[in-house]
Amino acid sequence: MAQVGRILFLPGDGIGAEVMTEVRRVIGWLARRGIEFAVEEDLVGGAAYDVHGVPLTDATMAKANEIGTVMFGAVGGPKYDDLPFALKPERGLLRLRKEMDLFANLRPAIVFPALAGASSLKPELVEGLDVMILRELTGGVYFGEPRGITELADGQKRAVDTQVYTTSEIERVARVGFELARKRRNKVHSVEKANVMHTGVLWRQTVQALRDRDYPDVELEHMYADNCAMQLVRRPKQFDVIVTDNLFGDLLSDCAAMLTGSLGMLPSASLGAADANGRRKAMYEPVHGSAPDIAGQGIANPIACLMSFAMLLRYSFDLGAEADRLEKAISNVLDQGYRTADIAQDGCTRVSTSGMGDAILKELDRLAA
Ligand SMILES: NC(=O)C1=CN([C@@H]2O[C@H](COP(=O)(O)OP(=O)(O)OC[C@H]3O[C@@H](n4cnc5c(N)ncnc54)[C@H](O)[C@@H]3O)[C@@H](O)[C@H]2O)C=CC1
Ligand SMILES: CC(C)CC(=O)C(=O)O
Ligand SMILES: [Mg+2]
Repeated sequence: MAQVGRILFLPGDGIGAEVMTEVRRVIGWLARRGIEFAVEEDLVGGAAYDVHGVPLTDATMAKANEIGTVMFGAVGGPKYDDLPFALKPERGLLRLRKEMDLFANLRPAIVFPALAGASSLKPELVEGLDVMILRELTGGVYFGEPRGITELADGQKRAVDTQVYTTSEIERVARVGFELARKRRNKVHSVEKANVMHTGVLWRQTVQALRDRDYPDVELEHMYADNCAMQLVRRPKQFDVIVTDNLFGDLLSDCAAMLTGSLGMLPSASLGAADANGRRKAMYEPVHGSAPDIAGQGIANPIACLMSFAMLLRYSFDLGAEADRLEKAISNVLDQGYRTADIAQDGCTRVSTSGMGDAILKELDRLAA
């Protein structure tokens, strides 16, 4: 049997671990058909803190860099909320993104035909929606220095986070955006707040200059982030590719998730720069978090995680046909009426996390027959 490559599995906490179990089952299904991955598993987030006292050990970080392809669940939970910042589960995730230099975070928001009625917007506003949110992932206010909370002489506290961007950081993610747009509908919205933020001014100037120099064929529109949030719920189909910074991309992609019916539907790929052989480090993860409110109940929607795995097949291993088949299987089971609780509709067949996995595996069998 040909081994296609290696994947580091980091399931994490809460529903992260639950939805990753369904990815394991699809990997088993592929192996039975001759497409075998070598999967290594490790701890991240609260699960790593409980064992090692840190949310990501240096050894796990080194393994992620060495293997180069990570499948990630989710991290966090109330148990860890009062930890110092450096030990919070979320820091493990931020460290992976930063040290693997995964600057381009692709968050596609696609409405499956069967789910147009599950969106919180009117079906006609979201039917056929296909928006790519491209979030800068290794810069901006989640990483900028100085940061921290200090005591002032008068007894108050003062908190600082710093938004920093350089021309090259903006340019490299914008380039990914223009390249994506050329393969889609050829339109980029660049989103910032140049009206009130210096980073926004530099963002706008840099994206415009890159477009004029290297992508004159791509339509470019600049939009303020607050307006973009409003436009996403007013007329989402006006967008093709949205390129934006780390913070705005975090917010706007959760907003876009609801257009698709649920946060449990939104996948993501975080990509680094290609090396001389065209290989890039990458991490794939659902956009949602560890969902403590439903963790342990077996009811989480595994589709965001499975679609992230489809992105892994496509972007890291050039297995486009396998990715297409998995996405088709997901679309078909939604057409057949299978629904986890978050996307439940009248007359649907309510299923658990593993029940959705069962239906998708059965559909994969049918498509492969
Ligand atoms: N990438 C990551 O690991 C992320 C981690 N977090 C962490 O997760 C924890 C919880 O954060 P929240 O703000 O509650 O965000 P969340 O994304 O975990 O949950 C928000 C809401 O969406 C629902 N939801 C999310 N994914 C779902 C799924 N697959 N199926 C069904 N329902 C789903 C949850 O039940 C909850 O009501 C926090 O510790 C936070 O820091 C938050 C976002 C991303
Ligand atoms: C570090 C994460 C918890 C931030 C987040 O919400 C995300 O990446 O979507
Ligand atoms: Mg988020």
